[in-house]
Amino acid sequence: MQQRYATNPAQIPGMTTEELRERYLVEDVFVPGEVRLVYTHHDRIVLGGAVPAGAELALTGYPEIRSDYFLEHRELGIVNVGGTGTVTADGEVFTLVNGACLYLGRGIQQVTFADADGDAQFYLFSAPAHTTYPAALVSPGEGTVRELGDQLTSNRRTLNQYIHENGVQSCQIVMGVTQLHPGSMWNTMPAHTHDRRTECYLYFDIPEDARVIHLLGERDETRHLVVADRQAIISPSWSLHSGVGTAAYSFVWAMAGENQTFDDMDPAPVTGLR
Ligand SMILES: O=C[C@H](O)[C@@H](O)CC(=O)C(=O)O
Ligand SMILES: [Zn+2]
Repeated sequence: MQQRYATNPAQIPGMTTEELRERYLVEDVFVPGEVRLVYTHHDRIVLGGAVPAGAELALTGYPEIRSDYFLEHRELGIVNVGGTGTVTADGEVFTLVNGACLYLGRGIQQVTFADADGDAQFYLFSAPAHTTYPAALVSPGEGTVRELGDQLTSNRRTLNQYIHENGVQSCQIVMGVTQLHPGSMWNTMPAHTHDRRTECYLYFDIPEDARVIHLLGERDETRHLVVADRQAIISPSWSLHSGVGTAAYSFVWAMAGENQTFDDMDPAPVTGLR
């Protein structure tokens, strides 16, 4: 598993494009036949992908987390952004269609991934956990739905909360999927920060010839990442996170940290951005 140490906002002004990408962008989330993981020390989140590609893949322990098995001290949120697949957790089989979300709690020893038609892509987001909550599967669209934004400002979107305070219970993870409506390009704008939590986005369903310009940094010192389909970004607690696509797209957002209060955000008004 790749390790990335935590960073400080004071480092941002001196960073080149390459340095920003090395720290905050995960390019190869989905590699056929592999479980690929990145350990960010921002809130000790592990994110990555599992792509069975016709075989069965196991989620193992890793030296970086000093655990005999992956979920010994952690919990895991999974969203399938590919074709139908299965996740088996200590013998219990969960079928995830495209867009479904599965929560697996601390203590599950054996986790394996398989697919039905050879094209499942499981996005994984894990955080340290102090206790066990039951495994729970949510079908696409069956979370808490919020309709946000306006066509006039190009940010009409449907936000689906899956793992959250009023939905599937967890220790730290808050997770869901936001889909932009056709013709809408902006996610969160006005943007926000939440110094209590680190957030990661997995952008997906971006057309091959399109990109998302993702904003990061403190509100008065912003930078951007140019993001392609199925790449992830890490947004430290001090960083705003927002993006505009050259076409519509979707993203899995997931957070961990001090609290799980989705609406605990400090808005960053558009007129104050630099
Ligand atoms: O803290 C919450 C997150 O930034 C996302 O949920 C925002 C989002 O999905 C959206 O505005 O569309
Ligand atoms: Zn946020």
